Amino acid sequence: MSTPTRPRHHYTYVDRGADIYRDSFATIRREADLSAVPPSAERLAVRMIHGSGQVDLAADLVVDPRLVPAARAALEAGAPILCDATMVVRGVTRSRLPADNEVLCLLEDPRVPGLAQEWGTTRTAAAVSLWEPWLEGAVVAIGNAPTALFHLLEMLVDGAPRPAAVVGCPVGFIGAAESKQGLVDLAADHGIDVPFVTVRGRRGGSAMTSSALNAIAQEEE
Ligand SMILES: C/C1=C2N=C(/C=C3N=C(/C(C)=C4\N[C@@](C)([C@@H]5N=C1[C@](C)(CCC(=O)O)[C@H]5CC(=O)O)[C@@](C)(CC(=O)O)[C@@H]4CCC(=O)O)[C@@](C)(CC(=O)O)[C@@H]\3CCC(=O)O)C(C)(C)[C@@H]/2CCC(=O)O
Repeated sequence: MSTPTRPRHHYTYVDRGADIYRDSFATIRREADLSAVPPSAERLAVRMIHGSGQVDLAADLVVDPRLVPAARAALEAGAPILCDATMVVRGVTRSRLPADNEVLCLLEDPRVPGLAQEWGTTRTAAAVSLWEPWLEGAVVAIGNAPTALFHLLEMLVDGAPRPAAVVGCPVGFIGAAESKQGLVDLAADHGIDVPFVTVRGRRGGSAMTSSALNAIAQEEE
């Protein structure tokens, strides 16, 4: 195999990871209005903004002040993280996890295509129905599929075990805003009080959701 040669610099840019992170977080602190974010979730908000490149995200964030402490305590106790998409799984920095926690996505489970077909739903929603044995006290992370969040809410309303915390940030145009509103209204509409973070409207995504998990998993500085 040939040894690669470093190209000459034709552009001026920061190319050291630590410097990029430092400058990036300083920019967010300068430009984002975090005044409505609970203090316990400030670092979470900064990381979600970092993962999405959108400083105005803070205005659409809905964060329960208990979310970060509850999710962090669950992870320290060894809880698994249940994800709707493998993209969310891949974004989690394993070395940050306090108890070598399992990070699961059941989309590839062989039962999923059959269930989705039988129920006339998406594969992501069918995969969520397989979470039940892990759900009690788990940290849930939904970053892609609105139907996955709707399905989780329906399971909870039907009496499924309660997770410790929900990062519920599906993205898109069909069902994303509505499923997240369902999460916001879960306690008022159904008396199911689970700490959560979400983003109102269409914005969300796997990267932003992994960023939230990485903020939760990080040791306090
Ligand atoms: C309707 C779907 C949406 N997907 C979006 C955006 C992205 N999805 C990517 C990829 C690679 C995957 N999406 C699936 C989850 C797939 N996406 C859907 C579904 C058809 C239905 C979900 C829903 O509406 O609730 C869903 C398939 C399903 O039956 O559940 C995926 C499983 C499809 C597949 O490849 O098999 C796959 C996830 C694989 C994994 O990570 O495990 C994108 C990367 C596509 C792309 O841009 O090329 C992108 C990623 C966005 C992100 O940040 O996660 C939407 C926009 C979320 C959309 C739902 C809402 C809408 O308005 O349409």
